[in-house]
Amino acid sequence: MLRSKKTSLDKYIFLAHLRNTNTHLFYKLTCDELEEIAPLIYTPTVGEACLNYSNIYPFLAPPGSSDGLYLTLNDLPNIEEIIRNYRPITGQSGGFSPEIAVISDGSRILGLGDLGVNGMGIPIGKLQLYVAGAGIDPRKTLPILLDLGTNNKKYLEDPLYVGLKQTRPDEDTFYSAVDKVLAGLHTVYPDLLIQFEDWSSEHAFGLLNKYKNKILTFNDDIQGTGAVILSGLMNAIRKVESESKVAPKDHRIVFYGAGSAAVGVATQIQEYFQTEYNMTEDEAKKVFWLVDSKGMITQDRGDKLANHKVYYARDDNNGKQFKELTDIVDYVKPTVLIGLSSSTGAFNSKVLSRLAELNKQPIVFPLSNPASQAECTFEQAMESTNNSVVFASGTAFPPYTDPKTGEIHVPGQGNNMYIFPGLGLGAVLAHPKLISNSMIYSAAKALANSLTPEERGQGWLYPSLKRIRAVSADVAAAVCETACQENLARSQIITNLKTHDEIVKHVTANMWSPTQDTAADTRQDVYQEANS
Ligand SMILES: NC(=O)C1=CN([C@@H]2O[C@H](COP(=O)(O)OP(=O)(O)OC[C@H]3O[C@@H](n4cnc5c(N)ncnc54)[C@H](OP(=O)(O)O)[C@@H]3O)[C@@H](O)[C@H]2O)C=CC1
Ligand SMILES: CC(=O)C(=O)O
Ligand SMILES: [Mg+2]
Repeated sequence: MLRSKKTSLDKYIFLAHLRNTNTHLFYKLTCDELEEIAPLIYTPTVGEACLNYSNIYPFLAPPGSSDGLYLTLNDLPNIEEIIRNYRPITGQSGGFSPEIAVISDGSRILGLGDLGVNGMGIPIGKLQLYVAGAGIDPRKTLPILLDLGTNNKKYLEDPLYVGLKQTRPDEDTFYSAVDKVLAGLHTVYPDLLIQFEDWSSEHAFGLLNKYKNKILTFNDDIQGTGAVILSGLMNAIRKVESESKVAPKDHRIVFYGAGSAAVGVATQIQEYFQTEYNMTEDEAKKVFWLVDSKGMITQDRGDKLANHKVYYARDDNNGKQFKELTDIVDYVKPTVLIGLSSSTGAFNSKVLSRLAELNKQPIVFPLSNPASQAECTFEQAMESTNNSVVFASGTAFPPYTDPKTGEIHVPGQGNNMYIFPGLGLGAVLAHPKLISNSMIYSAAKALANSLTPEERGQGWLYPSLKRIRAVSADVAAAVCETACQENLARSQIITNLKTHDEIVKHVTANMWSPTQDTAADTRQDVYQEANS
């Protein structure tokens, strides 16, 4: 049935309907065929679904119900009651006790900008990957869209737009609204892990700094992306060290894009250089050159830099300022080029071929999502570098067949979907007070070390998606072990486990599976109730 649907969006709608009517079958299919289904429930198709969310909304969930919790500014006076009353379609007849919530305000959905309430596809998509990738029980997931309005003119004028038709509020109203929502969530569900997803950068950093040491939370775009890209880069650095003799300390990394994702990734990589290669903070910081829409970020550029850009602003540019990427490449001579700019095609053939002149094996990660926003495709990267590129992208690109030799090259996918499911499962099981930087760092290392000898032999930077549950078990175990070492774990069961193998076994045994959960598909009665 799925394969008979002609367009990706039709497939997305079909899968949403299946999930809401026969959850076990949906997850059996998703777990068995994740490589085919991930691009439908997640990037790139989820981007298209979000752009059209208000139009397809009636076809996703049964009439009279919704597949996530929508909260608006108007709900704040009754927030606890509204949270308490919410029942998911994919819920059960009894109580609802979610373990993980993914919350967005729709202000920066993938690289597509402010989509307002239409961004709900993202929390829903992420939580499906928690289930498929790490075995979180689907009945314990809570997608939330905090509707604070939108500054997207198109949606404000669209009669079918399902969100609040007002522009976004001022900073005080914003932070106070988030405060009230988080307080409401914790009053009703005290142990809930809250993942922030796809918030505009300034707010993403503002909220992370405000809550990271107070509640069980993380920001996936800053920390999840930081961990997953560090992991791929560790393997890329090992590869070019052994094949091209580039010493790790000699890397120079240009970030094209300087938002939440880029700064999150730079922060993680910096920790790696300081921890593993004994570089000082100042030496490690100097590995990076960040570029935003105005050019290379320097202290003397003359504009007021956003807070999150200040730390990496260069002070060694001798007054020189650069706007064009080709000029920046000539000036920095980078060994690594990372794209987190949502700027389609920015890594053009001139940039890529120059990188190949400078490096035997240039490392190029065009990470923007969905594929329509990527800085280059795998094919372009291979052709412009004479196949020498070490590559990973945010959305999966198809394999490249060399026209001369017929050899097939498989690209890496550097997407936070390799990290957040395992990180979340580890946090649910170890039940720490908060998610620490060390937990994120150990998750990245666990992912980098999770490749099999065969995967490494093929030159891959990330493991096969087919093994995602085993990989998530490694990531979750690393998070649990770090939580114990830091005395943050509050689960007696986890703290009593002695060895790594015992922890991996425990983590694996606690993964929900659509075939082992033999209870009848309890969604049917809820579905019928909603229909009536
Ligand atoms: N692969 C993965 O797992 C992940 C991928 N992403 C993707 O990364 C992208 C960025 O996300 P995020 O950092 O949160 O978004 P932001 O909007 O915060 O950041 C985008 C950055 O790109 C810069 N930029 C925009 N246009 C250009 C241009 N023409 N030249 C140079 N820089 C430019 C912006 O500059 P300025 O600051 O001047 O506006 C800004 O610094 C998105 O596409 C997102 O989908 C995000 C998370 C995970
Ligand atoms: C993958 C992801 O989280 C993003 O593109 O925002
Ligand atoms: Mg995101």
